[in-house]
Amino acid sequence: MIVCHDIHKHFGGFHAVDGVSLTIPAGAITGLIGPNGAGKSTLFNVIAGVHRPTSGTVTMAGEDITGLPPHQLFARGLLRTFQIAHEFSSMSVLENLMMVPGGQSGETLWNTWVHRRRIEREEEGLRAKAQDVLEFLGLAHVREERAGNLSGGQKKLLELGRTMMVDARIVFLDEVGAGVNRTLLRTIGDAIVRLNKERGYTFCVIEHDMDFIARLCDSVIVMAQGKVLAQGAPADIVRDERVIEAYLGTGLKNKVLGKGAGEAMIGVAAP
Ligand SMILES: Nc1ncnc2c1ncn2[C@@H]1O[C@H](COP(=O)(O)OP(=O)(O)OP(=O)(O)O)[C@@H](O)[C@H]1O
Repeated sequence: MIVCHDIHKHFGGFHAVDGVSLTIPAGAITGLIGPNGAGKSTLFNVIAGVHRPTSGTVTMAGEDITGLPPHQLFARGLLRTFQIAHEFSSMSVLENLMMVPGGQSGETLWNTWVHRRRIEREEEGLRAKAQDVLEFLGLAHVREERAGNLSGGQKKLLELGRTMMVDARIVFLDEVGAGVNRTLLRTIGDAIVRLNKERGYTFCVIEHDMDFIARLCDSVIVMAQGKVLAQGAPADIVRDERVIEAYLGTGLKNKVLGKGAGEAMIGVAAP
């Protein structure tokens, strides 16, 4: 479980995150939505150690992790993926996965001379694990492809695969659906649900596609202007007046919005 208590993140005089307190329950899939500029990615960055908060605390399973750098959070099983996938484009898909765990004996020059067997065994283990991950994600057929040649959706799947290589426990996904076609988005959604149900992953997902959020998430947190506006079940959130207002602005809402049209408007209004 991740608990944020009164998080502020200021850039100069600008309050990108402005007093956010929230809980991301262990073992659940939580959605984080909100209009552009609401502070969602900044909050992710604070939790995942990319930014140190101006004030406030973050705890993970009761332990204070505020301001810990990403590699220390990574070692605790907390990972964040980015809106733009960060693959090593000239390496193969398989190699991209095999290099994730790090700290392998073969990375030390001395070991490459004196511990050849150990290095070979480690590589075999990693290769087998990477093959499993590729099967799980339906990417086995592009195993030898250069990662840079994958489609946007396949790159997002590869990012999920990276989290599986280190048996992550809590994964923060930033806009998994951006630039991904609907078929692959469904595949990504299915993989997230399976990782959650079968392997106990906790997810927090930023996504603008409300269908995707509603299908996946146990609960949804809505941010606007750096604050938490609402939290609840997806079905309630899309009907919440404050949420609709945040997406549309009060004037426009009154003009165009009939009751019950909230779901459609949230989905359409967000890019
Ligand atoms: N490094 C930074 N320096 C200055 N301002 C920043 C920085 N990072 C974010 N901001 C500002 O903070 C605000 C919140 O940005 P953030 O990216 O967190 O929003 P978001 O909810 O993720 O939006 P989107 O859905 O468009 O990605 C924006 O106005 C943004 O311009």
